[in-house]
Amino acid sequence: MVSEAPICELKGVQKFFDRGGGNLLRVLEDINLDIRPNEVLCLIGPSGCGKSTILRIFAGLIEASKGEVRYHGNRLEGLNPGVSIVFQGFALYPWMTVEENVRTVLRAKGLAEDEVRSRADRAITLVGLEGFEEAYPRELSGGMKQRVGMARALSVDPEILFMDEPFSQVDALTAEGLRAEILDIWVDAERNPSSILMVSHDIKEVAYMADRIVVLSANPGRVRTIVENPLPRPRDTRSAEFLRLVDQLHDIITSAELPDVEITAPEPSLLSDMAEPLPSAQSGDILGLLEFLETQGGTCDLFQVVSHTHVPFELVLASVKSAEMLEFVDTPKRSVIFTALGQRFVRAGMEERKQIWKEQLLKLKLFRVVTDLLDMHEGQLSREELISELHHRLPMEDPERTFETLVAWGRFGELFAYREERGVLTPE
Ligand SMILES: Nc1ncnc2c1ncn2[C@@H]1O[C@H](COP(=O)(O)OP(=O)(O)OP(=O)(O)O)[C@@H](O)[C@H]1O
Repeated sequence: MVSEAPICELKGVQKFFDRGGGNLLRVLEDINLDIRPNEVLCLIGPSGCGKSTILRIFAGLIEASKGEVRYHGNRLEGLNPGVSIVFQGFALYPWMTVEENVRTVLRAKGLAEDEVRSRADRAITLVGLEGFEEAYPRELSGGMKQRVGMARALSVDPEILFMDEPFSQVDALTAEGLRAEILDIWVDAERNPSSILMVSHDIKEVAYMADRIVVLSANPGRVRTIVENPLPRPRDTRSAEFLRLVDQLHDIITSAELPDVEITAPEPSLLSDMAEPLPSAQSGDILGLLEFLETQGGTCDLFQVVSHTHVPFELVLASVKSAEMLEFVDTPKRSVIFTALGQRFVRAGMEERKQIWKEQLLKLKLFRVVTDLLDMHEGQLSREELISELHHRLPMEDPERTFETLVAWGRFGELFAYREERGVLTPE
């Protein structure tokens, strides 16, 4: 792509979120990243690695805790004037028609009413919503709602279009069409949007859309690598080159998330308070993975699971990590293989499964800590107490997310139960 000065830059950016009570969550560490003219830049990485936070810092919606954000070489103060955002959840005003939803954004920019009308009409035509000007959001499909979101973002003629998982709430076929249309608009545009920054969970989507793919790792979020996408446009998602790139991206993410090398344990004294992070997979996801593995004779390739089950890659990865933690599978390279225990577990009846699950949970420090705490607190632990404990034990993790996984795994193993209405955890 054209090598000109970047439009936006992050230099040595760090981000902490205040979790209250003096607890800081370190979300981003030393991020150096630029958005160049005429490119599509995509961010991909595990849930919680800070993709949306990077997008929001670039947009000026939130401030970096350390480091610098630049727009055309100048330090960014407040909102980024070159950016317009398409959000995942559409973010439309339900009481306004399509046309009014677009116009209202333009009015907020202080444009004269003639200009508001003509720009709104142009944007509505651009995204193929002609004839739906008077419709209300409730009358539209998910794909059409996202077209309104796109029209709103494009109507202000942004230099960079930001999209935060824009197609995750529309069906696969519609998403495919919208991706191609956005690229058509970007390619056709004489000037704007010059560039696109997109956050995605979907490896095929980034391989299709991006010129450069930023792979992030988590805890805290860091740029693991940036992959240049050499494939010419328009891209054929069934071509051998495309599938090779997808495979390469899968490999990069898998080697980061499921490393084959044994990680040397830190000194016990440093470890004394720490616990192991829990991957964000529900017991049902893990069971689904194990049952699929059983149909494959107890061994399969990680990507076979994704293509056969249509479960998103990230969730498959989290389920595999969880199953490995519970000693149900081994994961040499890209393979997933039953352990003897995993096989026994999947073939067992429900009662025995729960028993095995419980025994495995109690091998994990976090679950031992929680059961000990329950003993010490006479069988009752409030949500706040537990969240604060999780913060202490897993300072790099999102405690709310860990709380949810912990409760769900504990419930399945009948180890403890969470009484939502009272906000307390009790033994089962
Ligand atoms: N305003 C906030 N206050 C406190 N914590 C936050 C805030 N915004 C994000 N976080 C936390 O920062 C971390 C990174 O969040 P972010 O949404 O940027 O990640 P992500 O990679 O986009 O995740 P996902 O793929 O799940 O959307 C998460 O642990 C999240 O809970």
